[in-house]
Amino acid sequence: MKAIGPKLVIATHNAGKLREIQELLAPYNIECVGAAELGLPEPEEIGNTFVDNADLKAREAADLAGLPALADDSGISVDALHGLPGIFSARWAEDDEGNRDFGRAMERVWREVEAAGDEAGHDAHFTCALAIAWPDNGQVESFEGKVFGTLVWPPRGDKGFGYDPMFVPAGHDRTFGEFEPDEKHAISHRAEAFRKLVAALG
Ligand SMILES: O=c1nc[nH]c2c1ncn2[C@H]1C[C@H](O)[C@@H](COP(=O)(O)OP(=O)(O)OP(=O)(O)O)O1
Ligand SMILES: [Mg+2]
Repeated sequence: MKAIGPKLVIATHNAGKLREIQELLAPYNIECVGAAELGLPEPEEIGNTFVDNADLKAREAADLAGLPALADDSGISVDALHGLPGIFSARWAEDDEGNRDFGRAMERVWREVEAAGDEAGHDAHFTCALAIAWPDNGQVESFEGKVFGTLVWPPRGDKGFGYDPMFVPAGHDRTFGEFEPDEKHAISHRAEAFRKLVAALG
């Protein structure tokens, strides 16, 4: 992927995402630097879609760093909750001081799913928008991936991050929290978006 080398900003402040994106990029020999490592600010996510938010995070990082930047906006959408928390997935984990607790966020999701009643079901999907922006010409390209499955309670596994412990992908019986990294990359929303990016830029 010459178009994005030799040095790429991974424009996320989420350690779980940073690890997964580095794992996905590992075969490509691209030097990566995280947004936190560069001291970049966390932009306000004012977009109404995953793609809009990924674009604005990539754009801002590329402009500030003067390097190509890859951003990720993602979340879990629950059918019984009409697609929530969706783009608000990180915000559902925050308290008034902005500290995140995904145990509490998962409890809220489960409580609201139960309140929606049995007919509403437990179907959910993750979406990931990856956006890459270049510093000089304003160019930005985005790619989206999804993975469908069901929610379970109680949460299981500590191998992933975020909502992984309550999500069982379709056709499996373990949660993403119980998946090894390579197993998650075989089917995840993030890996699908990444494959589209590679196909477009590779
Ligand atoms: O594979 C995943 N497995 C579990 N949970 C996930 C996943 N992918 C996104 N999620 C959830 C948690 C995350 O906090 C939120 C994204 O929110 P989102 O604003 O895109 O990311 P963030 O604020 O954590 O980091 P940043 O904006 O700096 O990239 O959705
Ligand atoms: Mg965010």
